[in-house]
Amino acid sequence: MLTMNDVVKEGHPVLREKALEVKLPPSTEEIDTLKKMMDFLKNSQTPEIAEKYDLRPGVGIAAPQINVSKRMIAVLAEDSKGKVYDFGLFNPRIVSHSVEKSYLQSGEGCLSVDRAVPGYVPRYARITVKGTDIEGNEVNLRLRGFPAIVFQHEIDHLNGVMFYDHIDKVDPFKVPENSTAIG
Ligand SMILES: OCN(O)CCCc1ccccc1
Ligand code: NI
Repeated sequence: MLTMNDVVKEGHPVLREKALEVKLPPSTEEIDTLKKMMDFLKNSQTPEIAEKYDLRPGVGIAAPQINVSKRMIAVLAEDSKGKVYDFGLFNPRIVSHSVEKSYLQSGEGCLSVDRAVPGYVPRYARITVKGTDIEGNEVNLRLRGFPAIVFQHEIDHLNGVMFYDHIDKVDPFKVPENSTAIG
C-alpha cells in the first residue's frame, strides 16, 4: 500500500516535469499503480487506517507525486450535494471550461507541500474532462464545485504546475475576476 514515504515533496524535479501520456491499453503495472493511488485516497480518508499508517487525508493524487512521470490521476471527493467522485483516470484532459472562475475560500494544500501557502487559487468554475478509466472506458465528466477544483489541481501536477503557482504574488487574497468562492 502507498504511504506518505512514497509521496515526493516539493523540490523534487519530477514535480516540475510534463508527465508522459500512457500508451493505451495500459500495462498491468500502470493499472496496478492507478489502483494503488485510488486505494491510497480511500485509506487516507478512513480514520483508523490514516491514523495507523500516518496518512495525510487526500482528495486527489497524481502519479508524479509518487515519482511516476505518467499522466495518471486519482480523485476521491464529494460535491456540495454529497455526490462522491471516485475516479482513477489515464490521460485526463480538460476539453472545455467556463469563462467563470471559482476558488476555495480556504485556499489549497498539497500532499507534496509540507507548509501552508495562503491565498486564493483561481480555477475554472466548470470543466469537461475526458480520459480513460481503470476499466479502459473513455469517460466524459462535466464537473463543477469542489470536484472541478480537485481535478484541476491533479491535472496541473501532470504539467509540472503547483497550486501556489496560481496565487497572486502581490495580493494572495485578491478575489479573482468573474469568480465565485467555494466552501
Ligand atoms: O495533488 C493532490 N494533493 O496534493 C492533495 C490535495 C488535493 C487538493 C486539495 C485542495 C484543493 C484541491 C486539491
Ligand atoms: Ni497536490
